[in-house]
Amino acid sequence: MSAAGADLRIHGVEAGYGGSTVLTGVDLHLAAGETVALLGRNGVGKTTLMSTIMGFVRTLEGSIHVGGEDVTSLPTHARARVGVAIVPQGRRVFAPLTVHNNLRIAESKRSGDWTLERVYELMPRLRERRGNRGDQLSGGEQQMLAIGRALLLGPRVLLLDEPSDGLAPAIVEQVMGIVRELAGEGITVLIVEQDLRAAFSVADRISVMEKGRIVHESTVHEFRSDADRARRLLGVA
Ligand SMILES: Nc1ncnc2c1ncn2[C@@H]1O[C@H](COP(=O)(O)OP(=O)(O)OP(=O)(O)O)[C@@H](O)[C@H]1O
Repeated sequence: MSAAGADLRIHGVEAGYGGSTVLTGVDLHLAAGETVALLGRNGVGKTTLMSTIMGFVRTLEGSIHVGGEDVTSLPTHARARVGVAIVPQGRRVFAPLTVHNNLRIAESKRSGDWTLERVYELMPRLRERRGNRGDQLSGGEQQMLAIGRALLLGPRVLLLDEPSDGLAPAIVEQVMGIVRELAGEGITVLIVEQDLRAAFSVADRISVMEKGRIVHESTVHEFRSDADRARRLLGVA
């Protein structure tokens, strides 16, 4: 078993780039082991929130706590030690390295009880492709590799930024199956997803962002029962 998930508590967070504030006061709480899908139109700040949780973007106001520990001012590597890992948008695997070597680099920084063997067990496809270079992988395989790398860091909170992006529906289903397994292990998961069907298939709850803040929170069931609200918030049918 990996270490249990930690709760993630974001309070009044403001952040942005240079002179422009993107997050205007984000309040978001994930209980340990919970999976929350963060939804919202393009450009509302979802990726910026992920980057702020990781410490890539500085928090100007407010606080971020992971498992009760205040990480607001910690650098990224220290947040990773507390147990936050991200599978970034675009996956960012090391293209010239094989699958195995991509994973071994992550393993050398390993802090939890995930092993390379366990990653291969969860995603046998990666074992089959272990000798392939990062740029010789399909989009789905790259996504699995990015997830594998994040797992080797031993996350208690896992951030996934649009994991379905550019993947065929059958592959999206596979990736979501992996996410469900991780949630089943007790890892806390925050997932940004444009593919609503995928989001609904993994999440316990939905949080919707608009203009840099959370404007709606509900269970998946409740969210799906009000199509008008979903259309108003997300611009989808
Ligand atoms: N590195 C950056 N430097 C300056 N501005 C940025 C940067 N990254 C994002 N922005 C701006 O911040 C705002 C929020 O972008 P962000 O990527 O967080 O939105 P998003 O909700 O994730 O959108 P999408 O669904 O399109 O990925 C946008 O106005 C964007 O142009």
